[in-house]
Amino acid sequence: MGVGVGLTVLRQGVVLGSTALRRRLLVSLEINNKDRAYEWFLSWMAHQASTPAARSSIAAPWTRSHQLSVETMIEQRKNGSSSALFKLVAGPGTHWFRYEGAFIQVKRERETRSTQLMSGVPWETVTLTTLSRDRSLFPRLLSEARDLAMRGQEGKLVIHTAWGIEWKPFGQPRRKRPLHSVVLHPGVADKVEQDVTRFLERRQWYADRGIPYRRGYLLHGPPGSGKTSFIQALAGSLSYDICLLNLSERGLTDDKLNHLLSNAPERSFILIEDVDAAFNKRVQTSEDGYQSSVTFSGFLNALDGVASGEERIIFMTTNHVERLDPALIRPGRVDLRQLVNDASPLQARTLFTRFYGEESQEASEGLNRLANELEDIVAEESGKGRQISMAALQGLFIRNSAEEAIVTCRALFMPSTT
Ligand SMILES: Nc1ncnc2c1ncn2[C@@H]1O[C@H](COP(=O)(O)OP(=O)(O)OP(=O)(O)O)[C@@H](O)[C@H]1O
Repeated sequence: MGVGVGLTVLRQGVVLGSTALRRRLLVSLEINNKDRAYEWFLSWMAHQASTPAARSSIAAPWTRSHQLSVETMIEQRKNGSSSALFKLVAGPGTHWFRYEGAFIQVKRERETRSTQLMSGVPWETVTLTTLSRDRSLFPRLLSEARDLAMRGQEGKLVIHTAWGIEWKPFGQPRRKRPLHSVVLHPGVADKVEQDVTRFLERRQWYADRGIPYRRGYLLHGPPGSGKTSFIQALAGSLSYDICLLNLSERGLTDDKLNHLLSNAPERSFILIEDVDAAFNKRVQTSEDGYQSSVTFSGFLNALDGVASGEERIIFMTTNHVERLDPALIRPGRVDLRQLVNDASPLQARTLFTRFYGEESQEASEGLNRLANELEDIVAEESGKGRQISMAALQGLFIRNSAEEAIVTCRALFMPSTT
């Protein structure tokens, strides 16, 4: 009996001792999948293992682990085609790696009983554990992970969508579209761009006068005239992200909307498309008749953003400006209103020459003649009250040779709506 008691005391002593030792000697860092660092860290781990240059600073025995997860990414190539890439990341379980000479244990755990309310994604944590004396490695490691993630986004446009009350990147960052590739009526692009840049330069001016630092833009015009493309290209050229807001989304309430608009990621445009469709006679109805719980007055309040002192740039688009409630487009909510119309003769010509280019002097003369012809057709049809959208012209140019495009384009003109 004495031996039994002695062994029990010894065992307890060992457990307590090892816990105390762990506390004194080890340090842990927990990263939750609610935090942006979560994705950064897992991607960083995967990158270290797959890149020979990076492997010198890290030994990654975790790649021999039996618990791996796969993340599939769609990569867009320069020629516009895309392919699926598979990235192997550390799966749920315990893994080890060495970073700058120190051993680090990574424990990835997934909560199986509860999921995130809005997205249905399970809660997850990764816990990094290392010796106390190496605690300074954590900030370094996280900064490296963040810098790697940021490098991956350089030159790219990130689109965020709302997940419950949070914004999350939607898909992979896209290649930025050059601003000049969206061909608008002369002066239109410059006018909007200059307004945005002037606004961005006047933060202090707004602060000094106690005016909320926000600006609203409304681009209106027929479908396929380049409103969305222009906003995305402008965001890209200013290195801003886009936060795409769908007012008809189920479950969106006034409170959530207010929270979303007040907590958009830094350096981002909030884009609300087809704003006329969302509020029809001040009641919001989706196509299947579902009525969202965002009220018109809730939307106006959220736009005003009384609670927020942060920079806020909101772009709205519509095909039917005449259907919008005057309260929505009053100055302060919409500060700049711009018509983006169907193709003018000059726009059609510019898009045409962008598509077919000029290979030789001889070809360029032929092209010039065809471009003149296209300009004449657009002017002539417009005299008869018929227009062609830039999107229709783009489709025509993609499918046909320059000559065929000129011969067949007349069939695509539609009665003007503006
Ligand atoms: N002005 C333009 N210059 C170059 N391409 C254009 C232009 N307008 C439209 N396009 C092309 O047409 C397609 C549709 O354009 P986009 O979605 O920007 O139009 P939109 O005005 O936002 O349409 P909607 O009102 O239906 O949302 C895109 O692929 C874009 O490249």
